[in-house]
Amino acid sequence: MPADSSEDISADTAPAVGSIQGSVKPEDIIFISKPSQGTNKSDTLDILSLTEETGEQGPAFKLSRTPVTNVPQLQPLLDEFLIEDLPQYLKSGPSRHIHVVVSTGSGTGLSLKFYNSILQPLLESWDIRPLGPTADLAERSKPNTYNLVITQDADSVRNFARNLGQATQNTVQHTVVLLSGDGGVIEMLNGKAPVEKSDAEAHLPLVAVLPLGTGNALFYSLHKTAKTAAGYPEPSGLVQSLRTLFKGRAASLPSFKAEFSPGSRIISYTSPDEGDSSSTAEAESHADAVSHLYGAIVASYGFHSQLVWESDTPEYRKHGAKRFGMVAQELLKESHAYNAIVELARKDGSHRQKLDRDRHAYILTTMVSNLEKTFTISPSSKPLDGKLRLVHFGAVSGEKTMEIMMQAYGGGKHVDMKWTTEDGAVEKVGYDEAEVVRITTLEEDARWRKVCIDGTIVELPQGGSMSVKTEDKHYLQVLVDKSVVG
Ligand SMILES: Nc1ncnc2c1ncn2[C@@H]1O[C@H](COP(=O)(O)OP(=O)(O)OP(=O)(O)O)[C@@H](O)[C@H]1O
Repeated sequence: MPADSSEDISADTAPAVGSIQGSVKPEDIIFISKPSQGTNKSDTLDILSLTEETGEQGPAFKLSRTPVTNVPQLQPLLDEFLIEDLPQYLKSGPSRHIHVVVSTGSGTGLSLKFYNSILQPLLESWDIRPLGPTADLAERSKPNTYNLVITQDADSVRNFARNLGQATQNTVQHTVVLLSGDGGVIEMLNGKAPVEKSDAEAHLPLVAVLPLGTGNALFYSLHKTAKTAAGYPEPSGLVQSLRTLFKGRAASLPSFKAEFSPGSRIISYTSPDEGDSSSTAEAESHADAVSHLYGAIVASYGFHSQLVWESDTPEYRKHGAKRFGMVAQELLKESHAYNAIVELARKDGSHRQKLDRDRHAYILTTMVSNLEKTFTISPSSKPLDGKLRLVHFGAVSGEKTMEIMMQAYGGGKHVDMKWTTEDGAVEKVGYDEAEVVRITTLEEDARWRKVCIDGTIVELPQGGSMSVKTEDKHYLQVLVDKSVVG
């Protein structure tokens, strides 16, 4: 039963009698709960809802608590949204610690605002409060608490993930509420993956994603088939994520391993020092040797990886999601034909196949259906199916690449596209399932040797390769809507 509503929650004072029509839209409802402590009106319930508006100062979030009288007409809403008690995975104690990680660098920087105005008061309505930064393990084991992590730099999430199992020697289960885009999940996956000890599925960290990044591919793909039993209108991603947080199901997250040939390096841009006297100082790129990475979304080469890399400069990032369109226009003018060998196989080596061309525009392996909410790159991928699929096409004009991409925005129709070239050959978008995909670059210029693994860019050496394989083991659990796991 939730405690007294926080002052941050705007509350309607008079209970709506009989009907909530006009006061709360079903698509905005997060949950319905029993009355606040101190209220003994057994026929009253609280509806907690989220509305999002875009004002002059950017997006604004509003959390509302609407008291309603419990009458029979309310039953369909109660069937869907009533929560009698907090789920076990949100109850801290000696055997479970709860963490809330606010990734301040994600998306357009709204995570902290969302935490302060929505998540913190929602948790407080259940009497759950954040611990101070100096809290020790004993305090994390107390009921009604959570460890709050606000990221300070690009290594914060990965360091948090590394420390997670070590401090408690896997005697404690962890629930991690991540206010971030895909990057936060992947940093958890790679921070966790090398630790082999905790291979019991039930002891894997459980991650709940609140989609506050740019693309949020994993969240939207995992919730693509989520639906309410009563057929209410589709909620926003953030409302859906809060419903999942309070009434979700844990599922093992399928992943893949991308292995790179020696000489491969992770590269990233960093801003020049703030104090740099030269106003024209360029962003620098930094490189670290890498042998492998785990991913759960995408491993690509060609137009996709180039777009992610060339739009990730500090200068372009200022433009938010528009940066992709800006860089895409430039890249499509060049229409580079990537010189590479692409091979597919099963893990036992059977069904080996080599793509019948050495010039490519687009090579993308994926485990998810969507790279953004409305960009369906792999329409056959189902949430949690663990299948690796390859979308690919050969060297085409910039206009043709654009046409193919627009069909992906049209629900994933690009995978049925066929066309005839000027010399009469029939070309198509290839769409194949495979357990192993190996890409060997034949490019000389380093600009064209960048691959992308869930947003991280790796530069392959000349003649270098990336081998992507489905991973049998699981490293994380993820919270999904109850309708996704049946
Ligand atoms: N305070 C910070 N300073 C620097 N980097 C940060 C900070 N907080 C988070 N980051 C980094 O910013 C990146 C944000 O990536 P994330 O994927 O969450 O958002 P996004 O790229 O906008 O969304 P998506 O990947 O869904 O398109 C992560 O790599 C994270 O480690």
